[in-house]
Amino acid sequence: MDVERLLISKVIEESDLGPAAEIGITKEWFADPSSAQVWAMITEHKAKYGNVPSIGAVRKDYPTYKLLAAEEGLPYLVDQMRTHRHLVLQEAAVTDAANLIVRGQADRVSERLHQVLAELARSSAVSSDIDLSQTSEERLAHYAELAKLDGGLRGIPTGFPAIDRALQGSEPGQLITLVGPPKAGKSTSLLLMTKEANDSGYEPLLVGFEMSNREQYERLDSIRAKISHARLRSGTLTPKEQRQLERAIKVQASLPSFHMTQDASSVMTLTGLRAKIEKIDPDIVFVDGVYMMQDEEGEPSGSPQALTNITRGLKRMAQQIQKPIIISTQALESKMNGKKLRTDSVGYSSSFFQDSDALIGVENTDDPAIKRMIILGARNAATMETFYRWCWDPVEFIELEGNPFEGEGIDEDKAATYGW
Ligand SMILES: Nc1ncnc2c1ncn2[C@@H]1O[C@H](COP(=O)(O)OP(=O)(O)OP(=O)(O)O)[C@@H](O)[C@H]1O
Repeated sequence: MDVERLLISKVIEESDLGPAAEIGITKEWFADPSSAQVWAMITEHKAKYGNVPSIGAVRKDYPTYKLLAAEEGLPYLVDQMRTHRHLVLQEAAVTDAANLIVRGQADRVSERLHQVLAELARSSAVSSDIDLSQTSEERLAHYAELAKLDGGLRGIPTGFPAIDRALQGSEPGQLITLVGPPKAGKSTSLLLMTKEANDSGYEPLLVGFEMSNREQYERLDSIRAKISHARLRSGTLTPKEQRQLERAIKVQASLPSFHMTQDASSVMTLTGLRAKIEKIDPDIVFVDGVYMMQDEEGEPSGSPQALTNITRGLKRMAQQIQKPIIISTQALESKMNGKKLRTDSVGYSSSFFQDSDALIGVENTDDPAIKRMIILGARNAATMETFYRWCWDPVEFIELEGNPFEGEGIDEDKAATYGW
């Protein structure tokens, strides 16, 4: 059965592209080059004129392309096309894997196989249409579940109280972006959020492109132990701090898994990252320094187009894996208004703003110990600002009440110790 030709014939006969468009059939799905060309013509025609071209219009452009009489209905043919696509993808991946082994590159086989699994998951995605007139019970049950939260968060907490109140934690399918100029505290904020997820009973995966695993866990251990980060690094802890450190490490061991990876070369691309996530299966994913990732479509690393592809891909990935993804990236100081962040300060690409469910800025202030955090934009929350005092010796992060640079400054009694 020539599924490709049958599908094209049926789409033209019924003048209906809907079911095929819903599962995202593109010209790349067609093995036969002439069918691929006709498919491209049909989709372009639909985009331009709003309807599927007639047989006459197709014959005019492709006089030798043979259309068939398809007895089966469109949904059946679309399903067959999907199965056909899966077989093509699997065959290509197995052939590539065999070639890699022959060429002595067996270490790349699992990467290639994971790539095809990701592609299969993408083309298996079912759309989630609902008819509100038919889902009253379901929706009431959903709201009853929300009422049980009793003021608690809907999603996984970030640990930053004001941010959590505004965003209600991070939920499956969300992409949350932390942005800031160099050395503003993006990596630390992301680490604090990872720790908070872990402390709340979740298994996080922290992927870092900038810091080594050792740098990350030294920070984490000093935070958890509330000891001097500098003395921990130089091996000069006091006996009391040493005891605190040992206790903190014991606490960490009693928590759910905390996965950390700096295995940069294998997760530099979206496919590599997805493979890592599928292997570890964490509850929430954190990616530090997304602007250093490589685009799989060949755009130069760090270019606006590469970053657009990467943020689009990350948002789609969050939705497909149904887990929250929280990322950090760099803001362009040249695009900052004085010291203040704006939504277009996000380094190199506006797609961070467009694709993120929430864009959170981290910036330095005139006081080196005080950081400003701002919700620059969020799908379900208003913009707001909040201030934190960061202390590294001993490590402590405190959310401040109000704006310490206005009025009478910081009210120490009102400053709440953040998170730990
Ligand atoms: N042990 C420490 N003592 C004092 N300050 C520290 C210590 N460790 C980190 N810092 C400060 O924290 C800030 C860096 O934090 P962080 O790495 O989170 O920032 P970043 O925005 O991720 O940086 P980058 O631009 O490198 O990505 C710097 O201002 C640094 O001086």
